[in-house]
Amino acid sequence: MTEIIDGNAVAQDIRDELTDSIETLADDGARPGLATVLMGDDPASQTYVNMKQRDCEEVGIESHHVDVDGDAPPQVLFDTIADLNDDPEIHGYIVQAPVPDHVDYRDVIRRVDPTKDVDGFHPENVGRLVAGDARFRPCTPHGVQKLLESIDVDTEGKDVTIVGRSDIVGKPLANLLLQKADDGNATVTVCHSRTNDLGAKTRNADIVVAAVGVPELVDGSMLTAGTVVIDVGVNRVDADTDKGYELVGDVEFESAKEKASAITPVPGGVGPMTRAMLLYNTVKAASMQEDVAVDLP
Ligand SMILES: Nc1nc2c(c(=O)[nH]1)N[C@@H](CN(C=O)c1ccc(C(=O)N[C@@H](CCC(=O)O)C(=O)O)cc1)CN2
Repeated sequence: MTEIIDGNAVAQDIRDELTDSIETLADDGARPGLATVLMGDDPASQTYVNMKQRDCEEVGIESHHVDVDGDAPPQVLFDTIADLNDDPEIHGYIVQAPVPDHVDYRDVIRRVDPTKDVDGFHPENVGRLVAGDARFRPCTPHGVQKLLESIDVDTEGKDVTIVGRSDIVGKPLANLLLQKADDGNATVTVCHSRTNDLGAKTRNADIVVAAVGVPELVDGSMLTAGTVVIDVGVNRVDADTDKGYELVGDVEFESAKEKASAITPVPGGVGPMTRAMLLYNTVKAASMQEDVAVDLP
């Protein structure tokens, strides 16, 4: 029987556990504050930012939001970042990706105060992660690790194939799983658009993580029976629904489910975990900045 991994339930458990720590901080006059910045009007990004704000409300994190005109020069976004760096009520913030084409996301990220970089994307935080001393684990990779832990999958000695080499998911996840740590110690293969015989790499894996942004790229024929399948993709595909689209993962769910021992659905798999781990990083940022010790899940 294939286990369908319920990301909404695991994320809810994490939010519940964080709520106590948030109250501890608030009792000390240090209620955590998170800001989201959205440049432009990408509909999916607007959805994610709204959901992140709702999550904050649920757990008692003070949420702030800044919209930046999509046609504005990059300097307008950089000024917003400078203001957030200086604002003592903001313990962490994120600039929602993607940004418009005329802005280089790397120029954005290196302006973020690394102690407020709750996405974990700043070069200093990337370096710390690779060195095995992460300040903030990027939210989606950390969420994937928590999902594996939730179904008691030990990554030690496992062959993990990651499909996708993005800075947001593939690269940090590969580094985390490689580390000499309880939630690491895996043998990691990272595949991308120039990989030869992708199916051979995925069939060789105990765990496949698809994070490439191509709808249904990985199907059952590319899996060996018993593989754990984690689908990071959340692709909007045109469909005859009320919204005019449906959400589809990077994995062809029905055929993959026939082979997998456990699999995440889309929606309701990794997406909610990405948001939960953002709350986690925000609580961690507040705890470090305010020098108030709290328990983290
Ligand atoms: N600054 C960042 N930008 C982006 C990140 C990131 O981690 N930091 N990751 C992705 C998108 N992402 C985070 O913002 C994200 C994706 C999906 C979800 C989510 O909850 N998905 C739901 C379905 C939502 C829907 O109805 O559309 C699910 O899968 O169940 C949250 C966050 C790119 N940008």
